[in-house]
Amino acid sequence: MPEAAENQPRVRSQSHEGDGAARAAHATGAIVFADGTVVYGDGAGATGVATGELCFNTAMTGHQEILTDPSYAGQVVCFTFPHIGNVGANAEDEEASSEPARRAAVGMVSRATITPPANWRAEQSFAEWLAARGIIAVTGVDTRALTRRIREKGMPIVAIAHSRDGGLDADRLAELAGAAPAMEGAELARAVSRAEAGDWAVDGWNWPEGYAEGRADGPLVVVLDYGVKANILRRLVAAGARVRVAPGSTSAADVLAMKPDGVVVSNGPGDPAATGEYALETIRGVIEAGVPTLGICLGHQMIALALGAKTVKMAQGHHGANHPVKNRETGQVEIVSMNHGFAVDRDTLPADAVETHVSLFDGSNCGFRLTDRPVFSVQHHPEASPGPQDSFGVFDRFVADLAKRRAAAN
Ligand SMILES: N[C@@H](CCC(=O)O)C(=O)O
Repeated sequence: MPEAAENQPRVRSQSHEGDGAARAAHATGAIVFADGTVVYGDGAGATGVATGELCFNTAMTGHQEILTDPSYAGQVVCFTFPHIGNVGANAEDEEASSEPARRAAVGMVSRATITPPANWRAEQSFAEWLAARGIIAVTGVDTRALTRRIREKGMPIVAIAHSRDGGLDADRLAELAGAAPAMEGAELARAVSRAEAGDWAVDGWNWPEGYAEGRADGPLVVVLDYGVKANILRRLVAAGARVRVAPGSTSAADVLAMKPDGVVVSNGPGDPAATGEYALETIRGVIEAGVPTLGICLGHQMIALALGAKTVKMAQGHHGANHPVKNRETGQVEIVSMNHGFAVDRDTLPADAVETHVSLFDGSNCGFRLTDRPVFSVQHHPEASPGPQDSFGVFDRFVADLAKRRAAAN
């Protein structure tokens, strides 16, 4: 095939090649765009219809962690890795850290039919787990074509549907996709934040024991929860912190009343610019009080906004477990976990901010620190889950600095 033709984005379900109309009538799964594009496949997981922003994720493993990451609320994840399900699902690989945070990804798309588990940690097949979790899946899809379309045209809002009897109404699904809200302007963090503050004591996962309890005497870190991933909390505990998680709506006065040694502004779904003044006021109050503050992903974006900077919507976003990020201060490159569709506009950062990290994929901002206050933040996910653990040091450095400050103050 000539090179030019090969490079054209083609959206078509490979499993239904050649007999379009007949297969369309019997297909049990579909992904439908507002412009009427229909990708038929085989329904799996939960039945029904959901709408959301379609993104692609390049991780080869950790699919349960991805789909339970609350930052994926309102999104449908197309996995570029073809085979899903070998590891199955288990209760430990859960990234929602509270009941509301279980409203994470609404849909999943894969190339191959979901395979039965072949892993000693599996407690359930991935297909059963998807159904129990209410996640609609469509398999047998040409995920490369979908990914190419996202790369060319950005992340679309789609309807994803699974009906065991077929009979999917593509026109109605296209209407639903057209009527669904855009991700830009979407305020999604409130719905996945816990309602009550609470302590978190679970340490990191270690083979072969699994999770342990943390120590009780470290510096106190208050985490502002906009849908915080469990492994952020576990890595803070593993770094030696006592962790208290507070709803994202907590006021600065209430955070300061907890007498934190440090504050973490969490990851979370939706558009940071729409997340709300309530959050920015709290973040500003904490920073102005001089409390050391670390931001992660949405938290990074929210800290930037609180300091007067701007965020922008990215065309295709970063979603994967293999992204190179360069630390501009040390020259070191870390391979990191990524999940974001918005980015901080570096040109709008305040004068006292130094850009510390950049993406080596597209040069976008991946971190900054303030020169006159103990504030630093990163766009990537140093907690991994899934992904390489190159950036665990972010937690170790943060908590060690808090311990040093506490010792100096006493
Ligand atoms: N929702 C934000 C942040 C994601 C996160 O915190 O993981 C984005 O897509 O850019």
